[in-house]
Amino acid sequence: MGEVDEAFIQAPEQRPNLSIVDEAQGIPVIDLSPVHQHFENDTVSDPSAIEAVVKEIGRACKELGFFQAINHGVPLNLRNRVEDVSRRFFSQGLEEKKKVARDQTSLPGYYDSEHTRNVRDWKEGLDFLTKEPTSVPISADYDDDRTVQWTNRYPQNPPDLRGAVLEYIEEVEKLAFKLLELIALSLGLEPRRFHGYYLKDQSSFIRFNHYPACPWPHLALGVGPHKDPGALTILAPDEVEGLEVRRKSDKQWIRVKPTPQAFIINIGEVVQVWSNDEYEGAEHRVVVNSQKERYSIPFFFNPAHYTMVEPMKELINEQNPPKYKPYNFGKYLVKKKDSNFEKQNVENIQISHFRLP
Ligand SMILES: O=C(O)CCC(=O)C(=O)O
Ligand SMILES: [Fe+2]
Repeated sequence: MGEVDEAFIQAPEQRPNLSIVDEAQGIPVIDLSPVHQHFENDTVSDPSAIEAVVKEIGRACKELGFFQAINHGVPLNLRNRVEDVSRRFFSQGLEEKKKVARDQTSLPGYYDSEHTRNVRDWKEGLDFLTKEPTSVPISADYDDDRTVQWTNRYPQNPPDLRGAVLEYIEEVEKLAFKLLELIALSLGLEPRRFHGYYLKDQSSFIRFNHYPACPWPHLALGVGPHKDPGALTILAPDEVEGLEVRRKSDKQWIRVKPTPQAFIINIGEVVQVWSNDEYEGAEHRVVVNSQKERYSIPFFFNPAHYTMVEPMKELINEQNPPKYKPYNFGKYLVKKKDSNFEKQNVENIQISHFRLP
């Protein structure tokens, strides 16, 4: 086993307490079947018919920023297929996986050294853009308005990976657009209020995560505490526990117990800003396990890179002035990506940096 590599060691206050696991409250499970029944021409046909679901979503977004979705419409056999290709990809030797290694300038591809808030994560990953190519700013510098196109790196092995990923993206994206409507409705907005930030371009991506069993689960984390930068995340976890959410009311870390076949949905920083803090992107992390490896597949639903993210006009007034200044989503994403690659001596970019005094 050897000595633990210090790049993985979390500061004492960030280390997980593995002896106290709080699953008590759990994460709400929301049944989306009424939504599919009242959906026509790519929109909710009768918002009043799904009022109860919208309320449940609103409550979950407000209280925790997390919920689980059942009857979500994504075929189970498709999910099983992507989970299977992900496992087969990671089971290969490092040399094979590194054939699709990502480079420092772009996001897609394989990597085994990501950092969250300057500590190395105990995991390896493989990322795919959902739109190809995806335009993004060449640099996080606001004075540089050049863009660059990122393209995917599909591995040759397993040979059925690409087909499964493409089909999965198509189905999960349909769910993502529905969730975007439900979130808009829950805030009292027009159902398609956020669609314009996605319809022409997006910077969404899906990620295969593999957390190998870790001999030092009390010192390291699979992913350190963070909020997801996009609007929302649709996560397919496997049956091994590990994801923890920090509950707002008492700041305790709550272990998510995955419901079979459900997706775990969380809102990200973009919805936090759009809602002017009515909803807050929940902080979460992944705890590792000395016995079992774990796999997960998040889909990050991110707006077009040129989106200026700011509180919705309908939600602000004199009593509730904007809490954030507008920021460019692509610049934010690029800055986050740069800091995730290597340890830096400054605090990583956070949404709080755009908060108005
Ligand atoms: O693996 C998980 O459960 C969550 C991973 C995660 O939070 C992320 O990749 O952003
Ligand atoms: Fe995350």
